[in-house]
Amino acid sequence: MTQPIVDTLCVIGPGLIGSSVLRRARLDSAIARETIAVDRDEQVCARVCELDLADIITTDALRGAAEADVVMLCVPVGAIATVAAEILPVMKPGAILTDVGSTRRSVVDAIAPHLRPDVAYVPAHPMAGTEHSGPDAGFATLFENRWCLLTPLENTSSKAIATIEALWHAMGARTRVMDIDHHDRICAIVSHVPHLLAFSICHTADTLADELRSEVLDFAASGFRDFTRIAASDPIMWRDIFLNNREAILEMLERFAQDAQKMATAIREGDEATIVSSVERGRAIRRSLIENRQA
Ligand SMILES: NC(=O)c1ccc[n+]([C@@H]2O[C@H](COP(=O)([O-])OP(=O)(O)OC[C@H]3O[C@@H](n4cnc5c(N)ncnc54)[C@H](O)[C@@H]3O)[C@@H](O)[C@H]2O)c1
Ligand SMILES: O=C(O)C(=O)C[C@]1(C(=O)O)C=C[C@@H](O)C=C1
Repeated sequence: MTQPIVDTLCVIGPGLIGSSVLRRARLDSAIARETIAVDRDEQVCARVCELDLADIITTDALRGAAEADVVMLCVPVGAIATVAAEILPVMKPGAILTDVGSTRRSVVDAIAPHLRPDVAYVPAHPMAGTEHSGPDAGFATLFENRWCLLTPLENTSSKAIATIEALWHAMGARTRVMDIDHHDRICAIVSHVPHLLAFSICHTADTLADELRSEVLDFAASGFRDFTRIAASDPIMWRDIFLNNREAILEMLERFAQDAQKMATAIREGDEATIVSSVERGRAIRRSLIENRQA
């Protein structure tokens, strides 16, 4: 029998992302020989137990981390560095620390002072998810054909990077290694600002409904529904993302505001050509997403 990619895999935070990893590992014994799930919330642990998602389930992060060859942090961005600092001292020499955080620079900088020379840190970010959270929301095919972006540090060993890439390939994902700040700028425009807009337009429509004493939201048809699916996402997760990728998000929001202003001007001035060319560009981008199997 061939060796699994990881002997013991510990997932800390078996919510949407962590439970999807564990579900995939349950289906494919080539991923890990043994799995451990750690959550600080006893109810989450009880549910992970009912769903039979891991071999060992505990609220004790130190116990889970001490036994693992790979520890994957799947907690909100704002908790990643705190949990890393807590568990790094007990990790096995030669083990790998990885995570799935949606933002990179502030997390990597906060973890750096706690790193050990004998434990590799391989930050990774699966570009896959849904608007739902918790262990019930996960599913084994979540990462199928999705990108997972790895942002290793300069001194991260190529062996550790290869192990984490193999892990994500086994979960069905494609991987790309990229620079930390580049990652944060890309995710600001493709993920963070779109969420900001979805939250904001819901707010605007709701305020308008109050002001007009009208049923604005009752008539929200498929355009509003499709545009705002992601507004149902978890508030803590998004608070942490917005505060941890502040500069890139503000930069992209400013660029978006300038483009929206150009459209406003075109509408005001009856500039048909600018309006049509903007819609055509949007259509082309949307079509290329479908061709790239990302929509
Ligand atoms: N949801 C997405 O679409 C998505 C996609 C890619 C990456 N991410 C990232 O993945 C991470 C997890 O997101 P999710 O949607 O799976 O969240 P989730 O809310 O579904 O699960 C997070 C889990 O972490 C646990 N937790 C929180 N703090 C903890 C701590 N200190 N110790 C142990 N457990 C703790 C919570 O109890 C919860 O069970 C976040 O960093 C997020 O930015 C999310
Ligand atoms: O599909 C969704 O619901 C998501 O929000 C997933 C999504 C995204 O914006 O694409 C959200 C945050 C991530 O870090 C990665 C993926």
